[in-house]
Amino acid sequence: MTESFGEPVLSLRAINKSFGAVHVLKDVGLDAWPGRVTALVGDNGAGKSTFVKGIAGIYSFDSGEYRFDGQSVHVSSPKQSAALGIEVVYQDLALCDNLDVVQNMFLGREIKRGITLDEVTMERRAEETLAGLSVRTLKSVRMKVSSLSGGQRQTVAIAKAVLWNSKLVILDEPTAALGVAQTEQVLQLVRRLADNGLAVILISHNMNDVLRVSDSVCALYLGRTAAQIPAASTTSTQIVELITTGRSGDVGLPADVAKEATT
Ligand SMILES: Nc1ncnc2c1ncn2[C@@H]1O[C@H](COP(=O)(O)OP(=O)(O)OP(=O)(O)O)[C@@H](O)[C@H]1O
Repeated sequence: MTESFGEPVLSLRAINKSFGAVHVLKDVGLDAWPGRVTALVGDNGAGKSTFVKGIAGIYSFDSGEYRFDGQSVHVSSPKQSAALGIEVVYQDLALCDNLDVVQNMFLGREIKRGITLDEVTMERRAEETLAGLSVRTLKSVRMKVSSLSGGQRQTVAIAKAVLWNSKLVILDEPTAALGVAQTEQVLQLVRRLADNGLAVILISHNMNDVLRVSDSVCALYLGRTAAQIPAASTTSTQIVELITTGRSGDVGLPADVAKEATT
């Protein structure tokens, strides 16, 4: 694991998860640091979604060590992960088209004054959050989400995630459905999240994106951690090698992974 980034806010070791007889995660580990983007990469079926759903408490891990903010924790519901400060932005974004940006950002967590909604405060906080992320592409926070572009929707979903004093934001393929210019905007936003002090985990299949914005890369191969390495000391060829074979010529791997990769 990468030592030079200081204390990780999230540290997972020897995580296992099975569905019936299917052993999906096998002694998986990962660290994520405040102010850093950690890319989680792996081929289809490598276990990324299962791992993230376990971090978010949608699934409970069967065994392993889950540490957050230096404490050993047990997370078995999304409510518990949210209480720790973990937010996940899933690919489908879960935004309501018929609601505006403010309504979406506060959906289910509306601010009230007495029995009425405090629209002024919610609007101000939505604007402050977007401004804090240097988002200038939205004309008004009162625009309906149905009228936004794919990149703007992704921006709203990310801003919604950071509105709640989150410490760790997990982004599931945030640029998958975007064109070149919108991908650029979202990647800049991902970097700014980390520059604002958040820990970010970025799931991506795009090696260019990964190397552009990440500080650390954790590669899963057949449900195991092939390696977690600093992005600065790796190349896209090495990452592709880790994803497709579980090994890379220049990266030392746990013996069991190396053995599995050759059999
Ligand atoms: N609920 C489940 N029951 C049984 N097997 C499951 C379940 N969820 C996932 N799996 C299996 O676990 C493995 C890992 O799946 P997972 O979705 O975590 O991979 P992934 O790396 O996110 O893939 P992708 O990039 O395609 O989303 C797959 O073989 C999948 O079939």
